[in-house]
Amino acid sequence: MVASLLLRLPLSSCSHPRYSRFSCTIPVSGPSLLTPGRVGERIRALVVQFGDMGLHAGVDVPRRGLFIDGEWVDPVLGKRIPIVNPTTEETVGDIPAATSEDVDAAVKAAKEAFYRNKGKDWAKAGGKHRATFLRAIAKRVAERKSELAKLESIDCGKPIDEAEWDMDDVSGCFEYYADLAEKLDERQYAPLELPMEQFKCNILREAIGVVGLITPWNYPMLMATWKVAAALAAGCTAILKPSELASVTCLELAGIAKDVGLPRGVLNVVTGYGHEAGAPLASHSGVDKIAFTGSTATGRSVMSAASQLIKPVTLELGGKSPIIVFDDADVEKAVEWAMFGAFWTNGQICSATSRLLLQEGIADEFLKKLGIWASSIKVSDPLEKDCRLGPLVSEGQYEKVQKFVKVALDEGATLVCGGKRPDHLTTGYFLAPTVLSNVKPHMQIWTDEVFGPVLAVSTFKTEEEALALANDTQYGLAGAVISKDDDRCKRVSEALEVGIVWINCSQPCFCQAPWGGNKRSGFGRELGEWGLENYLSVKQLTRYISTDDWGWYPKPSKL
Ligand SMILES: NC(=O)C1=CN([C@@H]2O[C@H](COP(=O)(O)OP(=O)(O)OC[C@H]3O[C@@H](n4cnc5c(N)ncnc54)[C@H](O)[C@@H]3O)[C@@H](O)[C@H]2O)C=CC1
Ligand SMILES: N=C(N)NCCCC(=O)O
Ligand code: NA
Repeated sequence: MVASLLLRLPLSSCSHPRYSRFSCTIPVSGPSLLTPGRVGERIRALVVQFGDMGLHAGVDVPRRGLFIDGEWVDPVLGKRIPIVNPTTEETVGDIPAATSEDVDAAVKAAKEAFYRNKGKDWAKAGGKHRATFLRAIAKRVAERKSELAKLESIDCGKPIDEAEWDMDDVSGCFEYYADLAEKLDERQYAPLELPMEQFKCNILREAIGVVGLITPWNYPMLMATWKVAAALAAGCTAILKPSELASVTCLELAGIAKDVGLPRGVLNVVTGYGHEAGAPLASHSGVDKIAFTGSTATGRSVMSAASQLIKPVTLELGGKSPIIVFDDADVEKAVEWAMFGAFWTNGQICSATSRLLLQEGIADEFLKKLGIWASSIKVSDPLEKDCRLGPLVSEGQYEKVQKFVKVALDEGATLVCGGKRPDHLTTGYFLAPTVLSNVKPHMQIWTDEVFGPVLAVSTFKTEEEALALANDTQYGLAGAVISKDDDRCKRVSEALEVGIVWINCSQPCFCQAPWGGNKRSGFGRELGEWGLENYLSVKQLTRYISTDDWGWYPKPSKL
């Protein structure tokens, strides 16, 4: 009979510093196996097996409440939503689930903050004053960069290098809107040329009011920042509703707002489900504007809720962006940009250039190189060094993306690489970088947004044909063109029916440049000065400066 016992060992015997802080319970079969060598061997095996757990065990996900009126509060109904780590499939904590009761409280707090002290505390305090808070937030994010990036990776599966880059973008964006807030002061009372000299006109830019900001899970903290930084710079007060699938860093942003002493009620963060917390925010009579990033379907219902109150909205929705590669391109460079456009953010980015259009002359060579290179991408625990592709955000998204691949193959597409879970990863919502060729314009994989690491490839003969294919879509967010011919790049850029064009690259995004799309990708632009205008209401002040009477009505003789 083989006896078995459990041995609890500190992993300090393991040479890797990352694991030495943890202990583990090791099942050992039979006392005869308990030689020091065997135990060491078993520990090393377990370290390999539970490598992920080791990486993840070092970071605690804080337990937070809703952030309303400057305080952490429990949701009125006391409900919480589990936080699932998509790499380990384990629940690593929970977030509060707000309902309309909490949304009411947050809107009330934001409204009071907007009008407190006749607006002098915030909305009318001047951009220079507000900029000090934005800069303080930027500084605090930079100080906490490494921890915030880890939390982001754990929550949404983003490779750690990307998450760290996001945190740089977050602090950069707060800094940028601090600058614009200061410049806003100089733009106030800007004179306007009028055709009648008896009148003088000046333009005032005022905060639009209380804004509802509804954001997705693919860039949890950065998408919140694009909205929060611009809204606060403008003098609005805000209620942020992040995605229920990844809210951890948005709650940390609330903590940072508290740390830097942002006046209470200026930023409120209510986490929760879309139908329970997002919908009441979109339809709330106390909210003056909604800014939304997410799916086209949800954007439609947000817009229809807002339309009941003639509430302005900006919508940043889905996409199915083309990347057109002409046969004069440097193939290797183009292959890398095509991969970056499709696999960065694990393919879960609204601007993904997920439709690759190859000119026939280079198609074979390109696809061969792409297949080899894409198969060599490091797919791993996103916290592992040099990871370049992590898991999809959730089990639901994983199933959805796998179904897209299956339908594509059923419809006749050819699998160049990927299409399945990588062999070395047994848990987590992982899909290997997937390239599908021979895709025809009627196929679902060509028309629908996948939001996963899946690239659909088609070919073309002429520039005209490429443009027709590229623009034949309900979406209009982004597009990329790769060619050594500058004239051609210019023609294609002008012809693409999109809001963002990349020339000889794909995806770079700077907070100075406008971001947003046409058609069913939404309307309005975030980032840059356009992002600030979203949150401003323009007021004209027209003054009669002549000393003459107006003289339109003849004066009655007896006056
Ligand atoms: N364009 C983009 O950046 C994004 C596009 N997507 C697309 O959407 C698909 C589904 O992802 P989801 O996370 O479900 O996106 P979603 O559009 O449903 O969620 C975005 C945000 O809207 C909220 N929301 C949901 N229903 C709402 C409602 N009725 N009223 C107000 N707010 C509501 C959600 O809680 C979340 O905060 C993805 O597979 C992808 O195709 C998802 C995230 C980002
Ligand atoms: N950080 C960069 N480069 N892009 C963010 C785009 C996020 C999105 O709208 O899906
Ligand atoms: Na999550």
